[in-house]
Amino acid sequence: MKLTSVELRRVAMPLVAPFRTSFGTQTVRELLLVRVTTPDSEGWSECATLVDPRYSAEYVDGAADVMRRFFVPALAAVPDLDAHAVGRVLSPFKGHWMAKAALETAVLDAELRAAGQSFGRFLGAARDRVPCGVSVGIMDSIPQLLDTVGGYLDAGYVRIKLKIEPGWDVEPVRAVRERFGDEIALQVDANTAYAVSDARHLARLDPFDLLLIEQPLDEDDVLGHAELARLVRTPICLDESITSARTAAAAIRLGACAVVNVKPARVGGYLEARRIHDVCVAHGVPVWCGGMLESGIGRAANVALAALPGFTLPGDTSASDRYYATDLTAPFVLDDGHLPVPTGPGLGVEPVPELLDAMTTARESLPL
Ligand SMILES: CSCC[C@@H](NC(=O)CCC(=O)O)C(=O)O
Ligand SMILES: [Mg+2]
Repeated sequence: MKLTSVELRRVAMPLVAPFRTSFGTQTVRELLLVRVTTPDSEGWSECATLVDPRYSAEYVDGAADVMRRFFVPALAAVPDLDAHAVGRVLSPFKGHWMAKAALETAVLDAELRAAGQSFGRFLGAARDRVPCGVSVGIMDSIPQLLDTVGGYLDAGYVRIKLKIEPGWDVEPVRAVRERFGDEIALQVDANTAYAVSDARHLARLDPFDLLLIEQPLDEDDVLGHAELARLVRTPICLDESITSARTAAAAIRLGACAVVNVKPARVGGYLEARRIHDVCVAHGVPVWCGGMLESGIGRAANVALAALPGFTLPGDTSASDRYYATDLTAPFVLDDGHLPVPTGPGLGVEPVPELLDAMTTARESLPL
């Protein structure tokens, strides 16, 4: 396929409630959407960068800039482009995994829409619906946390993930266990907020039978995670540290993680995400699908990925209304704790034009 146009759209989606993590609080999700056209198709994707480089080194303006100046000119020069070629064409450029993921996904969407094949079928989905977990932010009080968790359990979510940081960790976990019992699937995510010297403190989470502790240490502290894994009983899961199938294999071999959060945006796209899935399955390491507060565009692709056989733990694939009163696409609605895997060609969803226009704050057609 030859790219005939590439459009970037900045979209502002207000969150239904502030979402606080160890690195900050979000009240609006500023998204960067990518729309590509080819002679016989169009493709959509969502760049998962945050507005500032706090989750990772990437941020929205930087992703738009690197696409505009380097990535799109390189891809536009390829006469017969396909999704498998995108990573190769962009490989001379270092990093910028979320920007690369957005372009690869838009090209893949165009390719699959033209072929009449769904993301799920292309990726190798083994299920037609996926069990859904939910990520719960740091709250102002324990009562507020318990009300929020109770609401999500009533909604049917099958797994609760609590954001933690020093000063908000053991007590919230204890309170959730005391209120909702030992049966609920419960895990925590620190977003790199701790150090190996906190091992004794983190071991205080062991009695609560958590599924995992996600990314307790700095993203580059793989050996620190391996040391921590020897000091705490709760399984360590990595998120920010896993940027490729190669780093996933190395982390597993070094004993740095027993579970992996597969986040396609963090690793350059769904093709590498599937490679990470395959590496983890080969090592007997369970994976689950992470999230970046995606709109229905990114959510559709994540739900398709979460249907692969190695995704044996519920992911952060929540319903649209977990974050947004109005989604850009038809809303993803939780049904008995599950979301259906889209079956239409490509992503199987597309933005509702009037909703997209209402939330668009800027749009830009890139010269090819
Ligand atoms: C703004 S926090 C985004 C990264 C975070 N994502 C979540 O907690 C899940 C977000 C979601 O439900 O999409 C993570 O570190 O796993
Ligand atoms: Mg995480």
